[in-house]
Amino acid sequence: MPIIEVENLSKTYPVAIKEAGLKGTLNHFFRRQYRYVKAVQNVSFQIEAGEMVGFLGPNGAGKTTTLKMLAGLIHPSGGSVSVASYIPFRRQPKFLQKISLVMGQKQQLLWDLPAMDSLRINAAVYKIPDKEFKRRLGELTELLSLEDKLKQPVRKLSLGERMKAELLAALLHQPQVLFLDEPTLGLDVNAQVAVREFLKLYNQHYQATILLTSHYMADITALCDRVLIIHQGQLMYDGNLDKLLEQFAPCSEIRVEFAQVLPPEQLADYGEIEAIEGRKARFLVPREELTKTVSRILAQTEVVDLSITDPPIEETIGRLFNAGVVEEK
Ligand SMILES: Nc1ncnc2c1ncn2[C@@H]1O[C@H](COP(=O)(O)OP(=O)(O)OP(=O)(O)O)[C@@H](O)[C@H]1O
Repeated sequence: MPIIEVENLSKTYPVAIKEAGLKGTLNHFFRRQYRYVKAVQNVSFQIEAGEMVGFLGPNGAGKTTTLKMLAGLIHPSGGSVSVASYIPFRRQPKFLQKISLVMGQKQQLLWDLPAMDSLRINAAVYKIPDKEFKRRLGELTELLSLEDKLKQPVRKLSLGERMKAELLAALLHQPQVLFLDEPTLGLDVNAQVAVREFLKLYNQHYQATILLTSHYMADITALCDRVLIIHQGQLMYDGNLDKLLEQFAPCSEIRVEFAQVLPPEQLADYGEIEAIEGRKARFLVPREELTKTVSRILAQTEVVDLSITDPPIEETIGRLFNAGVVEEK
Protein backbone atom coordinates (compact mmCIF):
# COMPACT_ATOMS: atom_id res chain seq x y z
CA MET A 1 0.00 0.00 0.00
CA PRO A 2 1.42 3.43 -0.92
CA ILE A 3 2.55 5.59 1.98
CA ILE A 4 1.47 8.78 0.18
CA GLU A 5 -1.80 8.86 -1.73
CA VAL A 6 -2.94 12.03 -3.42
CA GLU A 7 -6.10 12.22 -5.49
CA ASN A 8 -7.38 15.23 -7.39
CA LEU A 9 -5.69 17.49 -4.87
CA SER A 10 -6.41 21.17 -5.42
CA LYS A 11 -5.67 24.43 -3.68
CA THR A 12 -7.07 27.81 -4.57
CA TYR A 13 -5.83 30.85 -2.64
CA PRO A 14 -8.13 33.85 -2.31
CA VAL A 15 -6.09 37.03 -2.70
CA ALA A 16 -7.68 40.30 -1.61
CA ILE A 17 -7.55 43.03 -4.25
CA LYS A 18 -6.55 46.39 -2.84
CA GLU A 19 -6.47 49.48 -4.99
CA ALA A 20 -4.24 52.44 -4.18
CA GLY A 21 -5.47 55.56 -2.39
CA LEU A 22 -8.05 56.29 0.29
CA LYS A 23 -10.96 54.92 -1.77
CA GLY A 24 -9.03 51.68 -2.24
CA THR A 25 -8.35 51.43 1.51
CA LEU A 26 -12.02 52.05 2.37
CA ASN A 27 -13.18 49.48 -0.20
CA HIS A 28 -10.65 47.06 1.22
CA PHE A 29 -12.33 47.38 4.62
CA PHE A 30 -15.98 47.51 3.65
CA ARG A 31 -16.34 45.83 0.25
CA ARG A 32 -13.33 43.58 0.01
CA GLN A 33 -12.95 41.84 -3.33
CA TYR A 34 -10.90 38.80 -4.12
CA ARG A 35 -9.18 37.19 -7.04
CA TYR A 36 -8.48 33.48 -6.90
CA VAL A 37 -5.11 31.82 -7.58
CA LYS A 38 -5.40 28.17 -8.61
CA ALA A 39 -2.07 27.05 -7.14
CA VAL A 40 -2.69 23.28 -7.44
CA GLN A 41 -5.29 21.70 -9.71
CA ASN A 42 -6.45 18.08 -9.59
CA VAL A 43 -3.07 16.58 -8.85
CA SER A 44 -2.98 12.80 -8.31
CA PHE A 45 -0.03 10.51 -7.51
CA GLN A 46 1.04 7.74 -5.17
CA ILE A 47 4.40 7.13 -3.53
CA GLU A 48 5.50 3.81 -2.07
CA ALA A 49 7.34 3.56 1.26
CA GLY A 50 11.10 4.02 0.87
CA GLU A 51 10.88 5.83 -2.49
CA MET A 52 12.85 9.02 -3.10
CA VAL A 53 10.96 11.17 -5.59
CA GLY A 54 11.95 14.50 -7.16
CA PHE A 55 9.28 17.18 -7.41
CA LEU A 56 10.10 19.60 -10.20
CA GLY A 57 8.56 22.65 -11.76
CA PRO A 58 9.30 26.30 -12.49
CA ASN A 59 8.78 29.10 -9.94
CA GLY A 60 5.17 29.35 -8.84
CA ALA A 61 4.26 25.91 -10.25
CA GLY A 62 2.65 24.73 -7.00
CA LYS A 63 5.38 22.59 -5.42
CA THR A 64 5.51 24.27 -2.00
CA THR A 65 1.71 24.44 -1.84
CA THR A 66 1.51 20.68 -2.51
CA LEU A 67 4.17 19.93 0.12
CA LYS A 68 2.36 22.12 2.64
CA MET A 69 -0.86 20.18 2.01
CA LEU A 70 0.99 16.88 2.38
CA ALA A 71 2.49 18.07 5.66
CA GLY A 72 -0.89 19.32 6.88
CA LEU A 73 0.14 22.99 7.10
CA ILE A 74 -2.67 24.10 4.83
CA HIS A 75 -6.09 22.70 4.06
CA PRO A 76 -6.76 21.53 0.49
CA SER A 77 -9.58 23.22 -1.43
CA GLY A 78 -10.48 19.89 -3.03
CA GLY A 79 -9.46 16.27 -3.46
CA SER A 80 -7.97 13.93 -0.93
CA VAL A 81 -4.57 13.25 0.57
CA SER A 82 -3.33 10.55 2.89
CA VAL A 83 0.18 10.26 4.34
CA ALA A 84 1.14 7.19 6.38
CA SER A 85 -2.62 6.47 6.59
CA TYR A 86 -3.35 9.86 8.21
CA ILE A 87 -5.21 12.85 6.84
CA PRO A 88 -2.50 15.51 7.16
CA PHE A 89 -4.58 18.61 7.90
CA ARG A 90 -5.97 16.99 11.04
CA ARG A 91 -2.41 17.37 12.44
CA GLN A 92 -2.80 14.42 14.82
CA PRO A 93 0.25 13.98 17.09
CA LYS A 94 0.81 10.46 15.72
CA PHE A 95 0.91 11.86 12.19
CA LEU A 96 3.35 14.60 13.20
CA GLN A 97 5.64 11.90 14.64
CA LYS A 98 5.77 10.29 11.21
CA ILE A 99 6.63 13.27 9.03
CA SER A 100 8.99 16.20 8.74
CA LEU A 101 8.95 19.20 6.43
CA VAL A 102 12.24 20.99 5.84
CA MET A 103 12.17 24.25 3.90
CA GLY A 104 15.50 25.53 2.68
CA GLN A 105 14.44 29.15 3.09
CA LYS A 106 12.98 28.77 6.61
CA GLN A 107 14.70 27.70 9.78
CA GLN A 108 13.47 26.14 12.98
CA LEU A 109 16.72 26.39 14.94
CA LEU A 110 16.92 29.38 17.26
CA TRP A 111 19.45 31.83 15.85
CA ASP A 112 21.24 32.95 19.02
CA LEU A 113 21.31 29.60 20.79
CA PRO A 114 23.47 26.57 20.12
CA ALA A 115 21.71 24.00 17.92
CA MET A 116 21.94 21.58 20.84
CA ASP A 117 19.43 23.67 22.84
CA SER A 118 16.88 23.54 20.01
CA LEU A 119 17.52 19.81 19.65
CA ARG A 120 16.73 19.29 23.34
CA ILE A 121 13.48 21.23 22.90
CA ASN A 122 12.59 19.00 19.94
CA ALA A 123 13.40 15.91 21.97
CA ALA A 124 10.99 17.11 24.68
CA VAL A 125 8.27 18.00 22.15
CA TYR A 126 8.51 14.56 20.54
CA LYS A 127 8.89 12.84 23.94
CA ILE A 128 12.16 11.14 23.01
CA PRO A 129 13.69 9.50 26.13
CA ASP A 130 17.12 10.83 27.08
CA LYS A 131 19.02 7.64 26.26
CA GLU A 132 17.35 7.37 22.87
CA PHE A 133 17.97 11.10 22.24
CA LYS A 134 21.69 10.60 22.83
CA ARG A 135 21.77 7.53 20.58
CA ARG A 136 19.99 9.27 17.69
CA LEU A 137 22.03 12.43 18.18
CA GLY A 138 25.27 10.44 17.99
CA GLU A 139 24.13 8.60 14.87
CA LEU A 140 22.90 11.67 13.00
CA THR A 141 25.84 13.85 14.08
CA GLU A 142 28.18 11.29 12.60
CA LEU A 143 26.19 10.88 9.38
CA LEU A 144 26.12 14.65 8.97
CA SER A 145 29.73 15.22 10.11
CA LEU A 146 28.50 17.82 12.58
CA GLU A 147 30.75 16.94 15.50
CA ASP A 148 31.81 20.08 17.48
CA LYS A 149 29.27 22.25 15.67
CA LEU A 150 26.21 21.80 17.82
CA LYS A 151 27.50 23.72 20.84
CA GLN A 152 28.08 27.04 19.13
CA PRO A 153 25.31 29.56 18.42
CA VAL A 154 23.52 28.80 15.17
CA ARG A 155 24.36 32.27 13.81
CA LYS A 156 28.05 31.32 13.89
CA LEU A 157 27.59 28.28 11.66
CA SER A 158 28.24 28.39 7.93
CA LEU A 159 25.18 28.10 5.66
CA GLY A 160 26.00 24.46 4.89
CA GLU A 161 26.51 23.58 8.57
CA ARG A 162 23.27 25.33 9.45
CA MET A 163 21.36 23.35 6.82
CA LYS A 164 22.83 20.13 8.14
CA ALA A 165 21.86 21.12 11.70
CA GLU A 166 18.34 21.91 10.42
CA LEU A 167 18.18 18.43 8.91
CA LEU A 168 19.34 16.92 12.18
CA ALA A 169 16.60 18.79 14.05
CA ALA A 170 14.00 17.67 11.52
CA LEU A 171 15.07 14.04 11.73
CA LEU A 172 15.55 13.60 15.44
CA HIS A 173 12.09 12.04 15.84
CA GLN A 174 12.93 9.60 13.01
CA PRO A 175 10.13 10.54 10.62
CA GLN A 176 9.10 7.91 8.08
CA VAL A 177 8.24 10.55 5.51
CA LEU A 178 10.38 13.57 4.69
CA PHE A 179 9.21 16.54 2.66
CA LEU A 180 12.17 18.64 1.57
CA ASP A 181 11.64 21.99 -0.10
CA GLU A 182 14.91 23.22 -1.62
CA PRO A 183 17.19 21.67 1.02
CA THR A 184 20.34 22.78 -0.81
CA LEU A 185 19.22 26.33 -1.58
CA GLY A 186 22.15 28.76 -1.53
CA LEU A 187 24.71 26.14 -0.50
CA ASP A 188 28.09 25.94 -2.22
CA VAL A 189 28.87 22.90 -4.34
CA ASN A 190 30.66 21.01 -1.53
CA ALA A 191 27.86 21.57 0.95
CA GLN A 192 25.28 20.56 -1.70
CA VAL A 193 27.14 17.29 -2.22
CA ALA A 194 27.34 16.70 1.55
CA VAL A 195 23.59 17.21 2.01
CA ARG A 196 22.86 14.99 -1.01
CA GLU A 197 25.10 12.21 0.30
CA PHE A 198 23.43 12.44 3.68
CA LEU A 199 19.93 12.19 2.20
CA LYS A 200 20.94 9.14 0.21
CA LEU A 201 22.33 7.48 3.36
CA TYR A 202 19.30 8.47 5.43
CA ASN A 203 16.94 7.01 2.82
CA GLN A 204 18.89 3.74 2.73
CA HIS A 205 19.52 3.51 6.45
CA TYR A 206 15.97 4.23 7.66
CA GLN A 207 13.98 3.26 4.53
CA ALA A 208 12.50 6.76 4.75
CA THR A 209 10.24 8.05 2.01
CA ILE A 210 11.48 11.36 0.61
CA LEU A 211 9.73 13.87 -1.63
CA LEU A 212 12.19 16.54 -2.64
CA THR A 213 12.00 19.80 -4.56
CA SER A 214 15.15 21.42 -5.85
CA HIS A 215 16.14 23.89 -8.51
CA TYR A 216 19.54 22.18 -8.65
CA MET A 217 19.11 19.38 -11.15
CA ALA A 218 22.22 17.70 -9.77
CA ASP A 219 20.23 16.98 -6.56
CA ILE A 220 17.52 15.28 -8.55
CA THR A 221 19.78 13.27 -10.85
CA ALA A 222 21.89 12.12 -7.88
CA LEU A 223 18.96 11.10 -5.71
CA CYS A 224 15.79 10.39 -7.65
CA ASP A 225 14.93 7.81 -10.30
CA ARG A 226 11.38 9.03 -10.38
CA VAL A 227 10.20 12.61 -10.86
CA LEU A 228 6.89 14.41 -10.65
CA ILE A 229 6.73 17.51 -12.80
CA ILE A 230 4.20 20.20 -12.08
CA HIS A 231 3.46 23.27 -14.16
CA GLN A 232 0.82 25.92 -13.47
CA GLY A 233 -0.62 23.72 -10.73
CA GLN A 234 -1.07 20.66 -12.94
CA LEU A 235 0.90 17.44 -12.92
CA MET A 236 2.54 17.06 -16.31
CA TYR A 237 4.74 14.03 -15.78
CA ASP A 238 5.03 11.21 -13.28
CA GLY A 239 7.66 8.67 -14.12
CA ASN A 240 11.22 7.69 -14.66
CA LEU A 241 13.72 10.53 -15.09
CA ASP A 242 15.78 8.66 -17.70
CA LYS A 243 12.71 7.95 -19.83
CA LEU A 244 11.79 11.59 -19.67
CA LEU A 245 15.23 12.55 -20.92
CA GLU A 246 15.10 9.97 -23.73
CA GLN A 247 11.73 11.29 -24.83
CA PHE A 248 12.51 14.99 -24.62
CA ALA A 249 16.23 15.07 -25.22
CA PRO A 250 16.49 12.86 -28.30
CA CYS A 251 19.87 14.32 -29.31
CA SER A 252 23.31 14.38 -27.71
CA GLU A 253 25.95 16.97 -28.44
CA ILE A 254 29.32 15.95 -29.89
CA ARG A 255 32.20 18.42 -29.56
CA VAL A 256 35.20 17.73 -31.75
CA GLU A 257 38.56 19.38 -32.20
CA PHE A 258 39.95 18.25 -35.57
CA ALA A 259 43.65 18.28 -36.52
CA GLN A 260 42.83 20.67 -39.35
CA VAL A 261 40.02 22.95 -40.49
CA LEU A 262 37.36 20.95 -42.37
CA PRO A 263 34.85 22.32 -44.89
CA PRO A 264 31.31 22.86 -43.48
CA GLU A 265 29.84 20.50 -46.15
CA GLN A 266 31.91 17.64 -44.73
CA LEU A 267 30.99 18.56 -41.13
CA ALA A 268 27.27 18.72 -41.99
CA ASP A 269 27.47 15.05 -42.89
CA TYR A 270 28.00 14.17 -39.21
CA GLY A 271 24.98 15.89 -37.69
CA GLU A 272 23.19 19.18 -37.20
CA ILE A 273 25.95 21.77 -36.84
CA GLU A 274 25.55 24.03 -33.82
CA ALA A 275 28.81 25.96 -34.17
CA ILE A 276 32.12 25.92 -36.04
CA GLU A 277 35.16 27.79 -34.66
CA GLY A 278 38.29 27.09 -36.68
CA ARG A 279 39.23 23.46 -36.08
CA LYS A 280 36.49 23.00 -33.47
CA ALA A 281 32.87 22.04 -34.17
CA ARG A 282 29.74 21.17 -32.18
CA PHE A 283 27.02 18.88 -33.62
CA LEU A 284 23.66 17.60 -32.44
CA VAL A 285 23.25 13.91 -33.17
CA PRO A 286 20.22 11.65 -32.49
CA ARG A 287 21.05 9.35 -29.54
CA GLU A 288 20.48 6.16 -31.58
CA GLU A 289 23.05 7.30 -34.16
CA LEU A 290 25.64 8.40 -31.63
CA THR A 291 27.97 5.38 -31.72
CA LYS A 292 27.83 5.12 -35.52
CA THR A 293 28.54 8.85 -35.95
CA VAL A 294 31.49 8.87 -33.53
CA SER A 295 33.00 5.84 -35.31
CA ARG A 296 32.60 7.59 -38.66
CA ILE A 297 34.25 10.79 -37.41
CA LEU A 298 37.18 8.83 -35.97
CA ALA A 299 37.60 6.73 -39.14
CA GLN A 300 37.29 9.59 -41.65
CA THR A 301 39.10 12.48 -39.90
CA GLU A 302 42.05 13.16 -37.68
CA VAL A 303 40.71 14.06 -34.24
CA VAL A 304 42.62 15.90 -31.47
CA ASP A 305 39.79 15.81 -28.91
CA LEU A 306 36.19 14.57 -28.79
CA SER A 307 33.54 14.75 -26.08
CA ILE A 308 29.85 13.89 -25.84
CA THR A 309 27.38 15.73 -23.60
CA ASP A 310 23.62 15.65 -23.07
CA PRO A 311 21.72 18.93 -23.16
CA PRO A 312 21.11 20.39 -19.66
CA ILE A 313 18.07 18.79 -17.97
CA GLU A 314 16.56 22.25 -17.38
CA GLU A 315 16.45 22.67 -21.18
CA THR A 316 14.79 19.27 -21.56
CA ILE A 317 12.14 20.08 -19.00
CA GLY A 318 11.53 23.42 -20.71
CA ARG A 319 10.85 21.44 -23.90
CA LEU A 320 8.38 19.27 -21.99
CA PHE A 321 6.46 22.37 -20.86
CA ASN A 322 6.24 23.53 -24.46
CA ALA A 323 5.04 20.12 -25.64
CA GLY A 324 2.04 20.04 -23.27
CA VAL A 325 0.77 17.31 -21.00
CA VAL A 326 2.81 14.13 -20.90
CA GLU A 327 2.18 11.32 -18.48
CA GLU A 328 4.00 8.11 -17.81
CA LYS A 329 2.21 6.16 -15.09
N1 LIG B 1 -0.41 32.21 0.65
C1 LIG B 1 -0.63 32.46 -0.62
N2 LIG B 1 -1.59 33.30 -1.01
C2 LIG B 1 -1.84 33.54 -2.32
N3 LIG B 1 -1.18 32.96 -3.34
C3 LIG B 1 -0.20 32.11 -3.02
C4 LIG B 1 0.13 31.81 -1.65
N4 LIG B 1 1.16 30.91 -1.64
C5 LIG B 1 1.44 30.66 -2.95
N5 LIG B 1 0.64 31.37 -3.77
C6 LIG B 1 0.62 31.34 -5.24
O1 LIG B 1 0.38 29.99 -5.62
C7 LIG B 1 1.16 29.64 -6.75
C8 LIG B 1 2.03 28.43 -6.41
O2 LIG B 1 3.00 28.83 -5.45
P1 LIG B 1 4.04 27.80 -4.79
O3 LIG B 1 4.77 28.54 -3.73
O4 LIG B 1 3.32 26.58 -4.40
O5 LIG B 1 4.97 27.48 -6.04
P2 LIG B 1 6.40 26.74 -6.11
O6 LIG B 1 6.29 25.75 -7.21
O7 LIG B 1 6.78 26.23 -4.77
O8 LIG B 1 7.35 27.92 -6.54
P3 LIG B 1 8.91 28.23 -6.18
O9 LIG B 1 9.72 27.24 -6.96
O10 LIG B 1 9.07 29.62 -6.69
O11 LIG B 1 9.06 28.11 -4.70
C9 LIG B 1 1.96 30.89 -7.12
O12 LIG B 1 1.24 31.57 -8.13
C10 LIG B 1 1.97 31.70 -5.83
O13 LIG B 1 2.04 33.07 -6.12
